[in-house]
Amino acid sequence: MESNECSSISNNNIICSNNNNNGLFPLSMMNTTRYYNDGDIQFRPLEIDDYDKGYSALLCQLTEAKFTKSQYIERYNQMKKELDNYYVVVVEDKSKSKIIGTGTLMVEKKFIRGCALCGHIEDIVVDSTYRGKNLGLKMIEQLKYIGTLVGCYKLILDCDENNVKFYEKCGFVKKQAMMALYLPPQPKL
Ligand SMILES: CC(=O)SCCNC(=O)CCNC(=O)[C@H](O)C(C)(C)COP(=O)(O)OP(=O)(O)OC[C@H]1O[C@@H](n2cnc3c(N)ncnc32)[C@H](O)[C@@H]1OP(=O)(O)O
Repeated sequence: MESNECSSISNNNIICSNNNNNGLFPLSMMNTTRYYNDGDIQFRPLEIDDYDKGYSALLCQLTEAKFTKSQYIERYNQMKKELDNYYVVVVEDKSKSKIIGTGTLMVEKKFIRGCALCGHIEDIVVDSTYRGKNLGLKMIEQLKYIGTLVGCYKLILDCDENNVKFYEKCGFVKKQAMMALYLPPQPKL
């Protein structure tokens, strides 16, 4: 399939291949992985220039997420060394050069179940002015698609009670309980 040639998948969503190798995505998967693309609204891997397109501000709509451009570049380059572990997808409104959505698939390598891969869905957020347009749903579909390509046997996530219905609409079911322990900050090694 040529770059940007579209093909339909379930629910009539349109996805396009993306062979831009500047993004946070393994080169080996670049030419075969397809992304939702609807006019100016484009899904793609996170790129190093996305800090300037409002990536930090978008994450601040999810939680405390203020970081400088140099912190962003340092973390981006760390992730780039572990391309099999991190699949950070963003949605850009090309008409505004603005990042309006993001979501991450983190792939955990396990010993159990025949050294299986477990996918963790993390840091899903859609800009408040773009909510209710199925972009969150499409982001989860995109991550499910990548998780399937990578070979994850399941996808799991933690969320607030008020987002349970959203994830149920995305096909997830409630299981067990979420627990957390926050550790005291330590000086950097
Ligand atoms: C693992 C994690 O990262 S959990 C963190 C989740 N992120 C946040 O809480 C950040 C703030 N919230 C957001 O960014 C967004 O509201 C999201 C990501 C939760 C949803 O994104 P949206 O683009 O608005 O959702 P989308 O339009 O795709 O909704 C799909 C369906 O779910 C429904 N839905 C969306 N959010 C909710 C909700 N909180 N409660 C109930 N239903 C919901 C929609 O009504 C829609 O239903 P429909 O198909 O019957 O019309």
